[in-house]
Amino acid sequence: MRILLVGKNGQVGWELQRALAPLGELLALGREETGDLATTDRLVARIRELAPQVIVNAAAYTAVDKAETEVEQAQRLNAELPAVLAREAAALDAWLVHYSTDYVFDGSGTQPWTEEAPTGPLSAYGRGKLAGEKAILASGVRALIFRTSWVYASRGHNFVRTVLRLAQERETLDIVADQVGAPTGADLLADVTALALHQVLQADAAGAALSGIYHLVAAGETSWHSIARFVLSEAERAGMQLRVSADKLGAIPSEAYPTPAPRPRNSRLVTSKLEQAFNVRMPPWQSGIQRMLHEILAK
Ligand SMILES: NC(=O)C1=CN([C@@H]2O[C@H](COP(=O)(O)OP(=O)(O)OC[C@H]3O[C@@H](n4cnc5c(N)ncnc54)[C@H](OP(=O)(O)O)[C@@H]3O)[C@@H](O)[C@H]2O)C=CC1
Ligand SMILES: Cc1cn([C@H]2C[C@H](O)[C@@H](COP(=O)(O)OP(=O)(O)O[C@H]3O[C@@H](C)C(=O)[C@@H](O)[C@H]3O)O2)c(=O)[nH]c1=O
Ligand SMILES: [Mg+2]
Repeated sequence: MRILLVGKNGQVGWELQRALAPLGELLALGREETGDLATTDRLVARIRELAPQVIVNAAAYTAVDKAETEVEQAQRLNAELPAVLAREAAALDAWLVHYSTDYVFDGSGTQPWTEEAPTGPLSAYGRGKLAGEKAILASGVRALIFRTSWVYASRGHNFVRTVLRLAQERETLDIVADQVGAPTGADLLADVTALALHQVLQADAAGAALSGIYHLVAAGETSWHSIARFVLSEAERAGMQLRVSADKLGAIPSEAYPTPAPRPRNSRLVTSKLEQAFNVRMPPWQSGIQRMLHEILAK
């Protein structure tokens, strides 16, 4: 089994290097090897040369606000790259594993979104990611598309690390409390990806029936404000010196924190399709955050 991982140095890519290694011969590529993936010639040549049975795409344009002005670059990474990977994987009769986002939804209502629920992205990032999903589905390739949300890891750019830094630097800190969803660890994402991939590969031809979109997020729901409060109280308990303590953290509505890209209010995702298809259970979001904090605070 030969697996080609693209985007090996991102939050998810890094964890995939660990989680996919036992499944076969893992070839992991980062920007050093592929160059800027706005142009895919080099990557395509590598894919054709290596002829993997699985391509895993962890590369994406994830700067949500910047995507509003760098629309072209974001579109290339989030829509065109997946289309090219789908075409190449289909030609090799390989599986494609890809990640998408809660930001494909408009965030209306309070009901959790199923995989079939109507999409309606509010941002250029969300529109690009949705176009990526659609290109993969239209190609006919066998694919696992995992829609996840609010990804964090002990390395890389993420909300948890930003909050810890701001609470050390600032006198006050206000965080939006009316956007609801679930923070999901890159480690959990990578581990569930490996479990699911193992099952579709073991199933041989029958595995094709498992091809499709799956929501993959930690269990429970919370707001960005509640996550931040949880993070700060855990950090304080561990003896970290903060200028903004957990009980001083401000809770604000989205209107009080204007950003170039609007974020969905309702990012709740139903995970039962994934849990039933692959016989897994999503752990509560708190456990992953606690574990990540232990890792960070030990340093
Ligand atoms: N982060 C999140 O909160 C969420 C992420 N997702 C999705 O999960 C997937 C993984 O995200 P995550 O690991 O957090 O993302 P990161 O931003 O941590 O990593 C993205 C990776 O893509 C690479 N990359 C970006 N632009 C280029 C480029 N022009 N050329 C070459 N490589 C490039 C980066 O390389 P380099 O390090 O060299 O820049 C990096 O390794 C993505 O599909 C994302 O849309 C879904 C929901 C939430
Ligand atoms: C830093 C900060 C953020 N916020 C708000 C803004 C936003 O609504 C929320 C989270 O901010 P961020 O900019 O970290 O989040 P954002 O970059 O929008 O995170 C998203 O990234 C992409 C890649 C995804 O796919 C999504 O699932 C989601 O994880 O917190 C505050 O209210 N106060 C603050 O001081
Ligand atoms: Mg961000």
